[in-house]
Amino acid sequence: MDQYIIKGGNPLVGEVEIGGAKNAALGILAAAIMTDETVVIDNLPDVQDINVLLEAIAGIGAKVDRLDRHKAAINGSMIGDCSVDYEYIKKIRASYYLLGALLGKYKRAEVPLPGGCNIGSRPIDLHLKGFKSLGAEVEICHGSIIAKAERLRGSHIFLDTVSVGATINIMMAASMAEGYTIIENSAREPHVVDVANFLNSMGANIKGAGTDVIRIRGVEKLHRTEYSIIPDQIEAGTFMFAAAATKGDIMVKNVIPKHLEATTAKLEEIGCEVEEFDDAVRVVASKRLRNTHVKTQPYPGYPTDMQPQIGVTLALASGTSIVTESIFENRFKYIDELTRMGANVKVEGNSAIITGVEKFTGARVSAPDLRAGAALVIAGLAAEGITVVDDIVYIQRGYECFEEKLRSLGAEIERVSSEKEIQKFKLRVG
Ligand SMILES: CC(=O)N[C@H]1[C@@H](OP(=O)(O)OP(=O)(O)OC[C@H]2O[C@@H](n3ccc(=O)[nH]c3=O)[C@H](O)[C@@H]2O)O[C@H](CO)[C@@H](O)[C@@H]1O
Ligand SMILES: C=C(OP(=O)(O)O)C(=O)O
Repeated sequence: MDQYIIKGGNPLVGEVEIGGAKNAALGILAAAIMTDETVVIDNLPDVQDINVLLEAIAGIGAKVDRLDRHKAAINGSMIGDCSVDYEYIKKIRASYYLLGALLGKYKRAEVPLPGGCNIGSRPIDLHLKGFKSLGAEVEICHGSIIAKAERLRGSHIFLDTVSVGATINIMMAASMAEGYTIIENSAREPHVVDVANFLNSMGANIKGAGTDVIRIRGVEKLHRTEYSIIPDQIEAGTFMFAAAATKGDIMVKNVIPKHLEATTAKLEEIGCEVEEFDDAVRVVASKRLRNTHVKTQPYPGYPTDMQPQIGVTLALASGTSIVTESIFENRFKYIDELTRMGANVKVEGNSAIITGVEKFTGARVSAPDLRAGAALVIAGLAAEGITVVDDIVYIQRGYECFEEKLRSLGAEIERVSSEKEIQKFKLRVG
């Protein structure tokens, strides 16, 4: 398995281009099969999760043409089989979007229970509750969810917990149900809005996406469209914290600053300067970072997918900070690794109590999941000496050209796959 080897200590300085949002793209690709006409999707990130979902879509008979690295044409007219192979599904979480898409279009879907990052127990009861409320029969059989309906009928659905996945999945199925659906307590994340906008561009009738009540008038058919995915707010936020932790100065380009407000607010609280432009933000780090407290929340609150990145940065700030994780119970696995780099952190329940240290020292650490992995890379970039991050396969799920982008900002980082290459890097950097 590949590793990153990093010689830390360089402030990251320069410009970086952000790609399309993985978590929007996953919903949009699944929704693309809901018409028999050809859909063209642009600004797709070239990351593992997207490539796996494209394979899964091709696996059920859809025609997938990669027009270029970030653009694909999908035609769902030849789908013959509504059952998705476990081989693809075990690798990604968002495979569950094929349930809503297939159920909406064909009134039948069979999808194995999803994989994805092990960041908590991750039930999908709310997705299934929504499908049932639309009139589907849902059962779990031999590890797969089987949902079927003679007809889907619009319904009034209340989500007990704010869930991105359940909101998107129900929205897709309800788009092709008969009549009117209301989803209450829906998630408001930018990627929910992007999937709704995409469906509307295919002829769906969805109103209220971005608020906590989404209203959907079902339509019989969806049609062709061309659509470009929004920028990835989590990739952008990761580079913003990389600037802060390495005491750098990064212009993060191709972003929607509004989507980054929670991240920007926290960076300003800890003493960084954040300058907003139309489609860019510049983060100039403070030489002395201050402590703060943060609690993860659904959008527009501080995102759970940005929790490890702020955790690592606060471990280098003065004073004591408290980071509370309120969405997933298992998102502090990076703390043990960070402690090995010299951080002073104690986890109590769903909070990490972080006492800032002057510096980290490089160590061999392992990425426990996607965002924690990216955060450990940031820690390595800020540390004195050499850090090796193992299990970077998680990072590749969601960051395109991560090491290339970091190198263009002055980082000394390489992707290696053997102890020999690690030794070579160490000899080279001295
Ligand atoms: C592919 C994708 O977009 N993944 C994102 C999505 O995951 P995902 O859609 O899986 O996360 P949810 O928003 O559904 O989860 C939010 C909370 O609701 C709970 N829950 C969820 C569904 C359900 O049926 N029952 C239930 O209890 C979860 O355990 C969690 O505590 O949103 C998360 C929260 O922003 C992000 O961390 C993930 O990166
Ligand atoms: C946790 C994430 O993804 P997933 O829900 O696909 O595991 C993420 O993008 O940070």
